[in-house]
Amino acid sequence: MPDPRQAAAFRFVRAAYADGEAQLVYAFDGGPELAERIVFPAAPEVLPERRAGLAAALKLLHLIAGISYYKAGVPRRIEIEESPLDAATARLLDALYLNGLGEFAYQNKLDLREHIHFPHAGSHVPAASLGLPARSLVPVGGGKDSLVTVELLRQAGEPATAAWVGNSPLIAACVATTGLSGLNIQRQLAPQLFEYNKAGAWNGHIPVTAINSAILVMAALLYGYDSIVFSNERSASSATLEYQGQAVNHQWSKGWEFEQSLAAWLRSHVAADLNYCSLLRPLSELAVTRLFARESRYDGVFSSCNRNFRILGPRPADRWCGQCPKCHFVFLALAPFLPKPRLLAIFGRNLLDDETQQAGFDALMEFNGHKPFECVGEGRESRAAMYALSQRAEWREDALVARFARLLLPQLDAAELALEPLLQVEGPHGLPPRLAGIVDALR
Ligand SMILES: CC(=O)N[C@H]1[C@@H](OP(=O)(O)OP(=O)(O)OC[C@H]2O[C@@H](n3ccc(=O)[nH]c3=O)[C@H](O)[C@@H]2O)O[C@H](CO)[C@@H](O)[C@@H]1O[C@H](C)C(=O)N[C@@H](C)C(=O)N[C@@H](CCC(=O)O)C(=O)O
Ligand SMILES: Nc1ncnc2c1ncn2[C@@H]1O[C@H](COP(=O)(O)OP(=O)(O)OP(=O)(O)O)[C@@H](O)[C@H]1O
Repeated sequence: MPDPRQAAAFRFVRAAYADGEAQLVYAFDGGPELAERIVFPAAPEVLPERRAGLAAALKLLHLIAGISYYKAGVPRRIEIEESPLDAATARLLDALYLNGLGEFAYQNKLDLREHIHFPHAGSHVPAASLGLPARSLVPVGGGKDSLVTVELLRQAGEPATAAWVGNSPLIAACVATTGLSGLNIQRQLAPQLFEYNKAGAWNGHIPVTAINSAILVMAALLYGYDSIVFSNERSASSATLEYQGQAVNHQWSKGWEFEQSLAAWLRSHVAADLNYCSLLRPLSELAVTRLFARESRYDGVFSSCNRNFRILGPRPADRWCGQCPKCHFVFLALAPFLPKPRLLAIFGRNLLDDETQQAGFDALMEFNGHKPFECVGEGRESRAAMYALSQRAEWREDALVARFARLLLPQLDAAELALEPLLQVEGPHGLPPRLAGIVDALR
């Protein structure tokens, strides 16, 4: 098998859609074709007025999903073999590949600035409104955030379908618990990617939310939805660290910059009446956990622990591995808002009374370093949550809370530890008018 790290070019070979299946084909130089498949269940016949929009959505999906394969070799040349890109599309892709692979570049000590340049030559005709039905597709990831969105949409009477990509039984159980109709889209990566990985290709984090977004855009056009409503919070826009003068954000494709640029691109290239937005954008992680605490029906099914969502390799026997930054953060962020017995029942243990977890909680609070490369809140949110617990009788004697009060709190500015300011609903969002009222009511 040729080594992708020796390749001169990464090629976007072709993409096709027929009978509910999209096929996305790539190659390094003249090497084997790498074909990814996405299956949309019981997809209806494409309406004639949506054909052009669907073709643009398929092209976008091909370009975005290519990042999984491109990263294996990161060659300096990118070739688009079907119709050329216009300048706006190339800009969107340059930004996504450079920022979405920021953590990957940092971990592998690579500088991709000279590598990532999507060629462009064409122009495009602005997309028309397609008369898409006023209803929402809600991506569900198995964690707390999308379940908060589901409940807010339900209370507002918004017609919605819960959609998920992949075959996680945990997500399927969450969707079943929502009581909404569900749409499960299957995704099969090209098997050669795993062979490349085994043989030592470059590997690391990719902006998977961008891929899920592009898949859901296809779904919105196929099944007829005018809104794709993600659950990405304000905290997701904060960088993890700086590298080569650039902000590196593990959650870049969950951030506001990407949301805005993709939303604008979709209105101009796919459908003028398609909304791509996030209901939780004006909320911090702590504001989200406070809302999650209001509803207990998901306690026995949800998990934010990403180890559950591996395609290959072991998944935890419990829904919460109890060892990773997501488990640490969600435990800490829920603790101020949940009765302690309910939180301990969800996790099956008390992570804050376990001294072996000390380094994990210190990292969240950014003691001696940056926050972990994971989907966790800002350092100040973790510090404020820990401070709140240190003031409560039921928590303050637990080992890590007591240690915080004894050793770390004296080094902090008490004025920056209040929970209340972090719970404010504020900042920009891209919601259409019928959904904006939902977050306005939370202000
Ligand atoms: C579940 C997980 O965290 N996977 C990351 C992990 O992958 P690992 O090798 O342990 O196992 P698999 O998930 O089975 O993946 C096998 C290989 O497949 C490749 N791959 C997979 C999915 C995909 O969409 N593209 C791919 O290229 C990759 O080479 C895998 O090694 O470690 C990998 C290397 O660091 C990560 O790339 C895997 O991350 C998944 C793509 C993933 O779904 N991660 C999400 C849980 C995640 O990171 N979400 C972020 C969202 C950030 C964003 O901007 O979108 C978050 O929650 O913050
Ligand atoms: N497999 C998936 N299919 C569809 N959408 C997904 C999938 N995984 C994640 N998402 C969506 O991507 C966004 C980011 O995922 P993220 O993991 O932050 O959210 P979550 O799973 O709802 O909550 P948590 O932060 O507790 O894990 C959310 O809107 C989530 O619903």
